Amino acid sequence: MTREDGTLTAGVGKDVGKEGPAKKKNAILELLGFAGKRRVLAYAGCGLSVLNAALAVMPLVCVWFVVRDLVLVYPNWSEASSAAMWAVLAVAFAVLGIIVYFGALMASHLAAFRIAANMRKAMVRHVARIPMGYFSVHSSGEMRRVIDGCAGQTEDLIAHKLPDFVGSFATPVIFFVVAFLFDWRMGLLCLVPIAVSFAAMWWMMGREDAKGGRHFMELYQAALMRMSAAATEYVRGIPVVKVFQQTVFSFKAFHEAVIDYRDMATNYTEYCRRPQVVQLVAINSTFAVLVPAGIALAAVAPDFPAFLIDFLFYAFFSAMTTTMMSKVMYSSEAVMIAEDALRRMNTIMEVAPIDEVEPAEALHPKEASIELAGVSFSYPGSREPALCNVSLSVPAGATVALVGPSGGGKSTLASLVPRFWDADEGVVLVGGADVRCIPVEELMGAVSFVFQDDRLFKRSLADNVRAGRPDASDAEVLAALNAAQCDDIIAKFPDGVNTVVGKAGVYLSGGERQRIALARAILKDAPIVVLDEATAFADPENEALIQAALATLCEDKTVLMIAHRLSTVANADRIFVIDRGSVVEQGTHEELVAQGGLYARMWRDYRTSAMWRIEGGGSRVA
Ligand SMILES: Nc1ncnc2c1ncn2[C@@H]1O[C@H](COP(=O)(O)OP(=O)(O)OP(=O)(O)O)[C@@H](O)[C@H]1O
Repeated sequence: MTREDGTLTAGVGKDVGKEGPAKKKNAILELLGFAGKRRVLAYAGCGLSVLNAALAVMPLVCVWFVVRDLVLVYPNWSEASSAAMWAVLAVAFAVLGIIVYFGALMASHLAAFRIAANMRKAMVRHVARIPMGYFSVHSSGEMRRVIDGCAGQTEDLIAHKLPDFVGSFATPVIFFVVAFLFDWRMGLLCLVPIAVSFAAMWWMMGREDAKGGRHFMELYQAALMRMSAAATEYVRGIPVVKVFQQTVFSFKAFHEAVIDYRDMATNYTEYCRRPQVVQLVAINSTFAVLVPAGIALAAVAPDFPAFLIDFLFYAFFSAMTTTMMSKVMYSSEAVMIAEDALRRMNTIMEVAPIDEVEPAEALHPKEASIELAGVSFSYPGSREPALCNVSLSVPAGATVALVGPSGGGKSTLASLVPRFWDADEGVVLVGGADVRCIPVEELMGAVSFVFQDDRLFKRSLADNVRAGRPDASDAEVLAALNAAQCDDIIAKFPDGVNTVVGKAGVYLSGGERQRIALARAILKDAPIVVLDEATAFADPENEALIQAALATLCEDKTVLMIAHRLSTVANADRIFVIDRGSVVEQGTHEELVAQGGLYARMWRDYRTSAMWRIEGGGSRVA
């Protein structure tokens, strides 16, 4: 069954792994919701960006005044008294624009960092509350990309693209006003390429139907995500590829994900080709429209010098069009990416978390017994039930073992106790209270779950153990490590308990990792211990140490253990044999052997295999 960090993590109900449909909300407003009090900084950034857009037009206007003054007094340029003033003003506006833009970016960055941090926190907090089943169908590469990728993308959007976006949309408005200042005919001509360019952009990115750019962008991002997840799986599986001498193509999923991504990227590029050509031609053609029109209008102009001065204004003015429209185009693309990032974030945020009981209706375990009454359970999407009308009870302080053929349902049964899943029918009781009515924290505190391959955090050995009880003192951590037979592990590293797991040169074998995980469970000291094949990966040397650690962990506890090695369950107070989702036999070891049923056969087979030895040439004989 799926393993988990630490001794326990909650999960739950049947809507596990189901993802709700993403609701259509304004992406920017939704993002700003994560800024908290810094939201005002995002607005300030946008306001300053609009001011900057207005200031950006001013040097142009001033330069035009300089030119006008010079043309009007030609050739007596010394009479152009106000030209110097306009030139100074042009520089002043340019400098002021830079300062205002800097202020806009400062404000937007502060808001962006807060938004990205709060998004990450919200997702990580939510992930801790969603059911285990979600993790068996969503790879860690995919989860990492969602959590890191979404926050990173939106940080960039709010810090840079949002001020540019607001500013770039303010610029056409300012343009529109300024364009009609001198000659409405030439103003109108300047706006024609802008209108065509906007239409091409809408064609490329605005349409929301299945043939629109938005749809393509979603498919493209999904393909990128699949490729990233498949790459993670591929890298993880490299040892298997090497051992079995398989080629890259044996990793069909990765190969297909790469091809899928290539096709999506090609399709998207193909789709954008025509509108982008139209858009680029339009924004670069203002001058081409303006010059013939200017020649035609000059022929009928009553005052040619005045007309020439106005024409020069529009010539300057049109030069700005290309930059302005490029900004608009890239800004709107950024919004599409942000919308997509939010949609992905919502696929995590909309997964139903564990159902928590209202404090007024909460029940509290009276002691450490476990009972299952008429429990049935099917995994989401599975046709076969994993458990069928199972009833069993584990009295407080007893040690009960679950044995049976692979896939019989042992791990599933054990996972219902700490609510990794909730039963479809029947009830699971801990200390006489329905687990669904016990506050999650209390239930987690009552049960320690030790998996066959517990994962350690990339932290110090002491921190890994302290995860079992964060308020434990150093002495308690050391005592737990000692009780879990970890003294040799601590002694072999110069940094002792401060050795960071996963650092270069720090390697822990499966059995050593298991002993550290047991120290964590010992420190937690929960009254109920669930062991899911806790000695499965241990070599003979480690097995003796692990058994000693387990003995300490299980002392005076209620123990529910799953084991394939029947020698480890022979002393259990009661053994339940689980086959095809049902309890088919139960009793003590002696009773079950005497019954001559499934357990007796398993015991016989186990004894036979235990007597096998390897002979020269590698053949196994009894
Ligand atoms: N996350 C899951 N989603 C769907 N089906 C699952 C999932 N986990 C287990 N199953 C199925 O439920 C059934 C019971 O599996 P379970 O892991 O509980 O058996 P088990 O007795 O613990 O097996 P083993 O001894 O091999 O660990 C199996 O048919 C298995 O394929």
